[in-house]
Amino acid sequence: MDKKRLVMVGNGMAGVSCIEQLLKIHPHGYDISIFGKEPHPNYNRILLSKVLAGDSEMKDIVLNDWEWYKENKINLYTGHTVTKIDTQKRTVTSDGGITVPYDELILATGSTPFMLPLPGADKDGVIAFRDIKDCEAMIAASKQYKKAVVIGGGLLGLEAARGLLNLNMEVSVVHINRYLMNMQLDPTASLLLQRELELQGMKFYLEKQSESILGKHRVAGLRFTDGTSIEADLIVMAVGIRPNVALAKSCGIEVNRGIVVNDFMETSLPHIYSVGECAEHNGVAYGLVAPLYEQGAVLAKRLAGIETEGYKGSVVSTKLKVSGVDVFSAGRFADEPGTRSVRVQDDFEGVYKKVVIRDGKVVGAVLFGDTSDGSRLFSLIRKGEDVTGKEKQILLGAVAGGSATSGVDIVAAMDADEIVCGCNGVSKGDIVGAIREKGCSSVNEIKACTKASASCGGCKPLVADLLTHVLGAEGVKTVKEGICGCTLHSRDEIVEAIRRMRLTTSKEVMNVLDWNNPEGCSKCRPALNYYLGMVWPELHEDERESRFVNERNHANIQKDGTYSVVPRIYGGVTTPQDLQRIAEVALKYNVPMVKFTGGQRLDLLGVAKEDLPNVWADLDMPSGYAYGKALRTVKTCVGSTFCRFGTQDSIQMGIDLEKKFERLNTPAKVKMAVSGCPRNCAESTIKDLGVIAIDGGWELYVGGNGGTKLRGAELLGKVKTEDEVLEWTGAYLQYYRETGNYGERTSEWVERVGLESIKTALASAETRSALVERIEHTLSLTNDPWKEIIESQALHSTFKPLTAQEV
Ligand SMILES: Cc1cc2nc3c(=O)[nH]c(=O)nc-3n(C[C@H](O)[C@H](O)[C@H](O)COP(=O)(O)OP(=O)(O)OC[C@H]3O[C@@H](n4cnc5c(N)ncnc54)[C@H](O)[C@@H]3O)c2cc1C
Ligand SMILES: NC(=O)c1ccc[n+]([C@@H]2O[C@H](COP(=O)([O-])OP(=O)(O)OC[C@H]3O[C@@H](n4cnc5c(N)ncnc54)[C@H](O)[C@@H]3O)[C@@H](O)[C@H]2O)c1
Ligand code: SF4
Ligand code: FES
Repeated sequence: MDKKRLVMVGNGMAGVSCIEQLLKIHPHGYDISIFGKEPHPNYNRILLSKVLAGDSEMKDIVLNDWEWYKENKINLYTGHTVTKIDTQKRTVTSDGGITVPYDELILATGSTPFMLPLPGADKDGVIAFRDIKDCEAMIAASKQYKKAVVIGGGLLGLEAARGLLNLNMEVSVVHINRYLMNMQLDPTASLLLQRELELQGMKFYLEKQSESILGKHRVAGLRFTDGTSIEADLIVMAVGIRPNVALAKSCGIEVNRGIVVNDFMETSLPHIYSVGECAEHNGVAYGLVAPLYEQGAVLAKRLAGIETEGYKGSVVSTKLKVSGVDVFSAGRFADEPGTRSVRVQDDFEGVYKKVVIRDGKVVGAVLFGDTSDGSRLFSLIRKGEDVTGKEKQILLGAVAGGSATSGVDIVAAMDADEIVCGCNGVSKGDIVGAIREKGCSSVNEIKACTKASASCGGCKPLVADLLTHVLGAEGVKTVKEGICGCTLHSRDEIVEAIRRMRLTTSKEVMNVLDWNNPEGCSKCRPALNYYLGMVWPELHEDERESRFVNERNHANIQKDGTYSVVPRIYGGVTTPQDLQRIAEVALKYNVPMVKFTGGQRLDLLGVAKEDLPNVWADLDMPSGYAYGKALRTVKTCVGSTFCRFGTQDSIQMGIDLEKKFERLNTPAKVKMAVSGCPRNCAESTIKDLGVIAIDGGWELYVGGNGGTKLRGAELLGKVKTEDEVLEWTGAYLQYYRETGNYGERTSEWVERVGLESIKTALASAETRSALVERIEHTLSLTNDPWKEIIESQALHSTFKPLTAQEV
């Protein structure tokens, strides 16, 4: 019997994935013909962003090469646009004059980018970002022109903007909304993203409606409806997509926004199906590949005559593919009536996490700065598991009660045909097969074997969990990862190179170590600044612009754009004179709130940025470093001075420690406490360094943390005298400074390197004295930053009022 004829219009990711699956489950069922408008075999459209950014090459993004079509006996007509479907005769005809009969027909025509119908939109230099041709046009333009404007601050617009920056263009992004990625992020995450991208060099024009494109033949600028305009040599429109429905409509198939399909991807006409961005299921036309692959899998089964439950719609997750920025969004992330959310925000680490709960179930999530929980949260959203009573733990990562919420539990519970890598349609079964049958034992090997994790990278944690699940932790090969996406060099290699080659600026490090992003990113720039300062306290000049906003401004920015001011109050002991001055300043500058902090200091909240230098001058007290990766506070109890249980003078010990180690840059913030007896009223056992007085001496505890990851400090040792407390503290801090990763709290560091190794390192008096010498040298070079700014006209003038965008 003759084989049935299957014809597909559209040679893109969704359609070809459906054919691949069909060939797997029903290899000899059909004679297959595919028409594709583009002159290429099927390629990974997702990776165009990486090609533009210079992280991939065109040759690397082909998904099915010409050979694949031949091997599978597929008649491929590239460069042919199907212009007609005759549903009576069951034929399709292309603009190249080819007519092919079909028994079954798949429409996988995808989408077209929406081009704003602005006057001047037909000028040279106005393009979209959708295919290889657009990508090539941008690369060519960057060789001749300087100023690029991207209209649209969504996923595509920002990925285009990052690529154009990498091509050394000056890039402005024009967005109609107040918030970038408003379809994927809440305002908080959006503002964090904006700040980060500004640091990378993008300029933003928000809440701007474009009116017309200026220029003669080639674009010269963009005018807005508010009368302002900006210059442009290239305009990229990234304002959304429209499903390609014209062909379907022309032959009487029901279309709405997309081609209307039922759960089996059948259109309103018999023997005609649709998958991909052109299809509309239950009122939704998807614009991400994961749901399109799910649709393809259902249609493949349908065409193979295999029973299927049908397609039920998808919850989607997205990850922005911009190096140095981690952004994840999934499900219904906006606060709505009936939802409640759990949020964690850490301005110092630049991390924000939000989980939205409705009726006891996780329905949406937004992550910024740390997206490692993305897969776990996405799985919870998809499974609709009841999390009542565990809402907070979900965000903090550890759910008690044996629920399947650790990464390894999640992958263990997945079915073999569940998709792990949405971008590349790779299932758990495919990955387990690659591990068991092809011997893959690292994420990179799995990437090479299956393409899982090769596109947006969002599935990397799940792939890693699968490896651990199948091979056990010992069986997994650890693969070298750099400190950020800009480099493959580890922290230790970088520090070693800084020492060996006497590198003293971040630019030099990036040059010498061949950074793939010459400007660096928000992860590596502050880290390099720290490592350089730690190795060369004298030679390295602090790179203020590399520091986070709070460190640059020496105050903590608050959610309304004002700042908080915390003066140094050594050991938490103040005087009536200091209190009087603080009160006077609070009155003079209308400070809306004065509050005691958890570390026994006074916080003046709500100070305008432009008032900061004057407030510091009037206070005439040193900076309390409440904003920095430095010694924050030494909390003390009253100790033997007043307390009847006190065995030592904890107050004086605290003051001495604070006076000695203030202003020292450390990998992450450092908090200390001194208690006058083991009753431990100053909570010394949840501090980075805790001191507890005992009869005839002191105990030193290290690695404690009372924040999001609660950790009890561990005993480093016992000493007899106050001088020894200072000596051991100095040696411990310097050892942490020299071996800690930038951003790593001592609680994480102690866990990573092990308490025993720290004890061993500090055991020798000789090593301790060398460490103390180095820390003393560094301390001798520190100055009070508030004083510096008060005294420097140039620095003073940087404290201008915030712009609307900064707020
Ligand atoms: C730069 C970029 C980055 C992206 N990044 C991501 C990402 O990180 N994650 C994610 O999930 N998604 C991403 N996407 C979206 C993703 O690429 C699309 O969802 C996916 O490619 C859609 O697949 P499709 O097969 O439905 O459509 P398409 O890939 O558009 O394929 C349809 C094909 O049909 C052809 N065609 C149309 N009409 C005809 C006709 N009449 N005759 C012949 N051929 C025709 C088209 O030319 C096209 O080649 C990105 C998109 C872009 C542009
Ligand atoms: N990492 C990823 O997952 C990724 C990357 C690129 C593209 N994509 C997909 O490709 C498709 C296209 O992406 P997109 O970003 O163009 O679409 P989009 O619809 O997601 O975003 C378009 C953005 O443009 C803005 N906009 C609309 N009109 C505007 C105007 N006149 N001026 C300025 N801004 C305007 C909108 O507010 C919106 O935020 C989407 O389906 C997207 O999901 C995904
Ligand atoms: S820790 Fe001991 S000395 Fe200090 S206040 Fe408490 S009981 Fe008194
Ligand atoms: S989900 Fe994007 S690469 Fe796997």
